[in-house]
Amino acid sequence: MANLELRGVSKDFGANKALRSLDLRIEDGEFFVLLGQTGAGKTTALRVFAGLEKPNDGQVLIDGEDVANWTVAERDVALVLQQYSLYPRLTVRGNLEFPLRSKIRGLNDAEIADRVEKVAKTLQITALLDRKVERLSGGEMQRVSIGRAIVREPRVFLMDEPLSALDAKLRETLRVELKKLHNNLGATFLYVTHDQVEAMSMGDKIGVLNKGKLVQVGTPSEVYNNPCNTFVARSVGTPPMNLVKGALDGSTAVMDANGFCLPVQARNATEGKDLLFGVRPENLVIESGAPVEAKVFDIEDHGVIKILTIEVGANKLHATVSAQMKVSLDETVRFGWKADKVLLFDQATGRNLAAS
Ligand SMILES: Nc1ncnc2c1ncn2[C@@H]1O[C@H](COP(=O)(O)OP(=O)(O)OP(=O)(O)O)[C@@H](O)[C@H]1O
Repeated sequence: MANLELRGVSKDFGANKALRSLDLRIEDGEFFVLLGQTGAGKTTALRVFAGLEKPNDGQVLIDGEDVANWTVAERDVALVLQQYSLYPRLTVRGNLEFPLRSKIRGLNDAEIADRVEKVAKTLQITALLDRKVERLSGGEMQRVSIGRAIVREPRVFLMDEPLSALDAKLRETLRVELKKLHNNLGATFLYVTHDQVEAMSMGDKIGVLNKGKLVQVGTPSEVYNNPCNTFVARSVGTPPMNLVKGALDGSTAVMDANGFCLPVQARNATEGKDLLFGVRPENLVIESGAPVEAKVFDIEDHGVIKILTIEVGANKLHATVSAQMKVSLDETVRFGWKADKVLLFDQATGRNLAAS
């Protein structure tokens, strides 16, 4: 087990700045998810920790030690990638044994067999041990890839979108399994993904990365409920936070042209500033006595909930409602919002005005 740290790490590929003076700290035993869009620098950050990429600037520390001169092997980290890096002609057992056969490890056959059995049991692949890898399904292969990482008992797991090639159902199953695995092993996990559902459901902490810089670090609920800016507000949550342009008049939000007025609990906001009012879809309230009229533009039925898109003036807003609610397209409805759940962002900078 180990903690990981990047201090002021920059990595350029020619004119392309993949990481820009990135500071990142991952505590011992933490499941840390680095969330970012394509090209944000996630894989580069992972490869820098693994020793596969040399930073142009800054320090990489494992357990407080600068590892600049450590080889990949000395860093004792395991990489799990989106593409399964398995030997197709070998059996599952052969693949799991492979990393343990290295002379440096000095393990005898009985010890190797014992480790392989244990890992197979953890990942529920015992029945597959003697099957050739080329005969496995995608989900089974990814389990074996994870197994090959675990069997080495590394200090750190670095996972690069390991579930993204799998179908939705399998992704969900393996999400739960990976979390359980993390709890059982107590190892440090750095998991990178562009999938905010994965980030929210798996991470002890989420770091939101944008253009090689960390925008916010927090628990899933901190990042969801109090995004530090509109970039994070848009990156986390499905559907994303509603963001509506307007200004404050006392404790009333007055929306731009063709908009509406609703109360807010204003704290640090400056009167007269151009604002964005941010409200999550579950904090819009659709009921007959509500103050503002809107038209139903779209309805998505998700079984337990419905997601409505409602149109008011020039704005389209998302609202999450109960599946039991009777509502039809083009219907006129009335809505309000939970005044204490509205966030205020500076329109010019995108900054959350309540965040310090
Ligand atoms: N070997 C390389 N040579 C040139 N440019 C690279 C190289 N590796 C990464 N880059 C560039 O660095 C930036 C960050 O890439 P990186 O792969 O780290 O992003 P990412 O967040 O992992 O994206 P994705 O989700 O698409 O994998 C991108 O603009 C990418 O094109």
